[in-house]
Amino acid sequence: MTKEVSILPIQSVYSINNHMITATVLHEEPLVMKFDQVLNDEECQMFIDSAALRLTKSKLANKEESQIRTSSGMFFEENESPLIIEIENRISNLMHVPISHAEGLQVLHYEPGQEFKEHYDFFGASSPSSHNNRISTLIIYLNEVEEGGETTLPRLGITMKPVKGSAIYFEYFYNNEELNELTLHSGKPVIRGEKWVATQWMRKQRIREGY
Ligand SMILES: O=C(O)CCC(=O)C(=O)O
Ligand SMILES: [Fe+2]
Repeated sequence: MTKEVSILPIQSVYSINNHMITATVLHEEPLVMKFDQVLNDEECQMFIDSAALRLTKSKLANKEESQIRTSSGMFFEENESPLIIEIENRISNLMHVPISHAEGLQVLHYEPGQEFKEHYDFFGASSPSSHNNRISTLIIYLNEVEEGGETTLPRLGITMKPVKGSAIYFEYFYNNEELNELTLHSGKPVIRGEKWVATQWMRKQRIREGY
């Protein structure tokens, strides 16, 4: 099989505006990477604090829980604050996709027993969103989970334990659909403690105006 081109050039360190992010390749095709120190402690806390207020509301408004995802979540507005802008820029540089292709950052909160069952992040061919489909994902861990809450890619044998400020990255914009389907993944149930993540999904084409 011929080698396909990945979106991300593989490096062991990415330097973004003097912010150094170290990287480990977990799998090459499809490309799966672990990044360390994507966010510092203060940035993680900012995400948790500002998301927490809004999660409470969305929980009340949406009592019906999804079968696949039992955590609660919220999206930040694009360009919502100077700190969100700085972090969105860092993420866009790291993922090598222009910020105009970035969805709003999503924060998820899991309590014990809550999980995100196996799924793909890209949309199926019958979904209206598939004409401008997602191409890559960055999941940033915002806290340490006492037990459980690992992200797994079962078809690649990858299990990632949440470490505050670190992230898992994978991409699924390959011509060979079989490679894309290897990115099936899940967030395992939290057993003890709680779990906070921020997820960035990138699209193939622009979805933001004004850039
Ligand atoms: O929480 C996790 O580990 C997985 C999150 C996830 O799959 C997503 O946000 O798309
Ligand atoms: Fe996902």
